[in-house]
Amino acid sequence: TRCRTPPSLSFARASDQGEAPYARPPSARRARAAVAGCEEVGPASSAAAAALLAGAQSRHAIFREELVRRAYYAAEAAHRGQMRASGDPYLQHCVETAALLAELGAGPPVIAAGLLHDTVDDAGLDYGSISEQFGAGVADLVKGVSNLSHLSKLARRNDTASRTDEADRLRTVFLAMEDARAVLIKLADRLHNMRTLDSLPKIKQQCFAKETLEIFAPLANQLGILNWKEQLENLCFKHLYPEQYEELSSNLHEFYNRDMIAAAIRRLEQALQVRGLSYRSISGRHKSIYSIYSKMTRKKLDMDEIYDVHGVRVILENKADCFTTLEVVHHLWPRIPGKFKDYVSSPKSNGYQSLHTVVLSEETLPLEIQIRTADMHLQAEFGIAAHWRYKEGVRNCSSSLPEMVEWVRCVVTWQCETLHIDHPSPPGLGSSPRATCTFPSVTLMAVLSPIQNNVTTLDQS
Ligand SMILES: Nc1nc2c(ncn2[C@@H]2O[C@H](COP(=O)(O)OP(=O)(O)OP(=O)(O)O)[C@@H](O)[C@H]2O)c(=O)[nH]1
Ligand SMILES: Nc1ncnc2c1ncn2[C@@H]1O[C@H](COP(=O)(O)OP(=O)(O)OP(=O)(O)O)[C@@H](O)[C@H]1O
Repeated sequence: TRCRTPPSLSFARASDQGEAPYARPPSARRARAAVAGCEEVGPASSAAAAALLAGAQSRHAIFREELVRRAYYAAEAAHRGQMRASGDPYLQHCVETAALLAELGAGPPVIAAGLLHDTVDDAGLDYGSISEQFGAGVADLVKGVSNLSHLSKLARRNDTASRTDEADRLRTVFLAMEDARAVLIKLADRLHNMRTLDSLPKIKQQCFAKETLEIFAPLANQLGILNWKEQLENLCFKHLYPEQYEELSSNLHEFYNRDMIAAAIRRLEQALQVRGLSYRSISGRHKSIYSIYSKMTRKKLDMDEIYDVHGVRVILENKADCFTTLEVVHHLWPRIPGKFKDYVSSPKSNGYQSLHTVVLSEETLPLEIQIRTADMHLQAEFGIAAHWRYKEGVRNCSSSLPEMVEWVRCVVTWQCETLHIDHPSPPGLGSSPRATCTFPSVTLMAVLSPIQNNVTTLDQS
């Protein structure tokens, strides 16, 4: 399954140099040498290059793959002599970008493209030579990342359109890319650049943080990579509002309890077993510092008025089980008055359904518990009530359900490809191998199996 291709994405060369500055561009001769003799490393840098690769290999076995090693040495030759603003070798950025992709479980072509992602824009390699050496698949990915960099650079220069419209437009174009794995590489590149933003001048820090908050964090959210979305947002928050960040971080100590979620989940699991209730899943999360800050600002609340710093979600088979689970929850912990919401009997206007309650945990901290069926969860993640729409207050909600389903399929397909797992076909549309997905996206993990059971129903509606 391929996503739609936008009409105007064929730039010959692109550059996003502001994001990842380097000291000295390499000569064309060195660039050609990079692909011609990938493993030939000059004596001065060979030890350092081998050490950097060995470090990556000890963190992620995929760096031992032949394609990845070759890509590493090609990137090493192409970026030799280039330094980051921090004084680190440029190659380190390429390795860290690839390592982020490895953490997601990406395969060798994506890791190789991650290593080579800046060689076209910043080191003079061309599509043809990368394709010759690493195959068209890797070259297409590198070109895709380059196109995305070019697009965001154009958007940065465009002062005429409103920033919000521009960000919306850009995200749409990004998501319409032929291969969404290029978007993934661009996100990894941005995440590492955001992690190392301290070395840039203040004005640039703010500029990139703003752009990241407007474009890249929502993009990670839309792709269901919650962990990256939160990291990006927290880093942006730190750079854009340093005082508020410091103040909130120090206040949070009082409200944060790292072990609380796991303990609550264990307790709830036991109680549900005793009651003989089977559930699909129980998950939990600590609200991120940026999400807390946004909620406080949006709703004009103090820190102690945020009741969902710690949250647990139970997904069950049917409505009746949801109400029984609510009883179990209220038996286990004292409820906080006025915090129960029954969006099951009275769904929100966008169709969102769930039972919400806030209880007082053993640690005497508020704990929000959401209870819903798998159908309700699918709607809450991918339907009109989708969490990313809810969070971003998406203005244009005209997307029809079949379009959403197509989009979900597309995302699931490329994520599964990335992970080398079978694509979970919906019932009635071919065989349906059950995928065991280790992708760290909460969304994808929770949604993969409901998709198998629900896509046909959604298609028909
Ligand atoms: N996906 C999705 N989630 C929602 C939606 N509305 C609420 N939620 C979830 O439910 C949580 C609580 O929402 P509400 O019970 O409406 O409470 P609230 O008005 O946000 O205020 P608090 O009780 O202070 O959290 C949110 O933090 C979301 O996680 C929705 O439309 N879509
Ligand atoms: N009680 C909960 N249990 C488990 N996961 C939750 C819970 N509440 C929200 N989540 C999930 O946590 C992720 C981060 O959500 P986040 O804290 O930013 O916003 P939110 O709590 O859903 O909304 P808001 O900030 O408006 O209250 C989302 O994937 C969301 O679905």
